[in-house]
Amino acid sequence: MGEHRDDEKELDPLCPIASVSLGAPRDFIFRHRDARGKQSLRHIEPVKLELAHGSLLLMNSPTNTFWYHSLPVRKKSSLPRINLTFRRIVVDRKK
Ligand SMILES: O=C(O)CCC(=O)C(=O)O
Ligand SMILES: [Fe+2]
Repeated sequence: MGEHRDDEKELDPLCPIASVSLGAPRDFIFRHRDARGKQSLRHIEPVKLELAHGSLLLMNSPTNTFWYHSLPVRKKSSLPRINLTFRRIVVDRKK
C-alpha cells in the first residue's frame, strides 16, 4: 500500500487509530511529512516496524497528522494477510 495518511474528513483526528495484523508479516514505514520527496524541508529518518501476526499498532494523535505510512509489497510472501483497522468516525449531529 502506497504512502498515505488516514485523512478522510469524517475521521476524528484526536482519536487513536488501532490496527490489528493477522497472517503474513509486513513492513510498515512511517515517513515524516517534512521529509518526503526530493525537495524535502528537513532530514528525518523514516521509522520502520514489522507488523507481525497478532500485533496491535496504535497510532495516537498527532502521529497521523505529521507522519505518512506505507506497506511495501513483499514479493516472497505468498501467505495471506488480514488487517483490521479501527477508527472513530465523527457524526455530524446538526443534520
Ligand atoms: O494493512 C495495514 O496494516 C494498514 C492499512 C492502512 O494503512 C489503511 O487501511 O489505511
Ligand atoms: Fe492507513
